[in-house]
Amino acid sequence: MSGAGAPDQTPFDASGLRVAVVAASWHTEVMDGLLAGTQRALDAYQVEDARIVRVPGTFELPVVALALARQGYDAVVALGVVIRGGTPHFDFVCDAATEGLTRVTLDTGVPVGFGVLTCDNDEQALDRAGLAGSKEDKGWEATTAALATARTLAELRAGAP
Ligand SMILES: Nc1c(NC[C@H](O)[C@H](O)[C@H](O)CO)[nH]c(=O)[nH]c1=O
Ligand SMILES: CC(=O)[C@@H](O)COP(=O)(O)O
Repeated sequence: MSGAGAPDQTPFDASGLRVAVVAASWHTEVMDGLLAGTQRALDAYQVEDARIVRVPGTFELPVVALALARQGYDAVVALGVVIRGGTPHFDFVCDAATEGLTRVTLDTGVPVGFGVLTCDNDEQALDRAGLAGSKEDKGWEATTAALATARTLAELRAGAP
């Protein structure tokens, strides 16, 4: 299940991949939706032993994603929910997480599934997390993208054309 425009990734046997999930803890109901979508994807791709690590907030995602990538995981999925308030704080948290996770993936060569919701209100967040009857599922999207990229990188390292 994917959002508007997202590619439908066809599940493959990813049981040989070491996968870690780092998940923030703000907005628990929405986070539970993201984690459920992530678990649906892990199940579809036959990943049975994914490690799940929790952090306080989205700002803390990059530092733990970096540690996981350095520990040898083939793919890391980063999940967070940021909902705009009344100050520019939203922008700083979102920018820091985006830049930080980008640095992690480029510096380590480990795919990081970007499952960070950056929403103007609760309704958008619930929808993007696949809740309230939504067809969106950012947890599925982030996880499948990370797994597919990890497979592609493994094929390239093996000399695939
Ligand atoms: N407002 C949200 C935050 N803010 C907290 C930061 O992520 C961080 O934990 C804090 O600044 C301490 O370093 N985090 C979210 O994940 N979502 C929000 O809406
Ligand atoms: C995105 C946030 O950090 C948010 O909770 C901040 O709300 P506010 O800007 O009203 O302090």
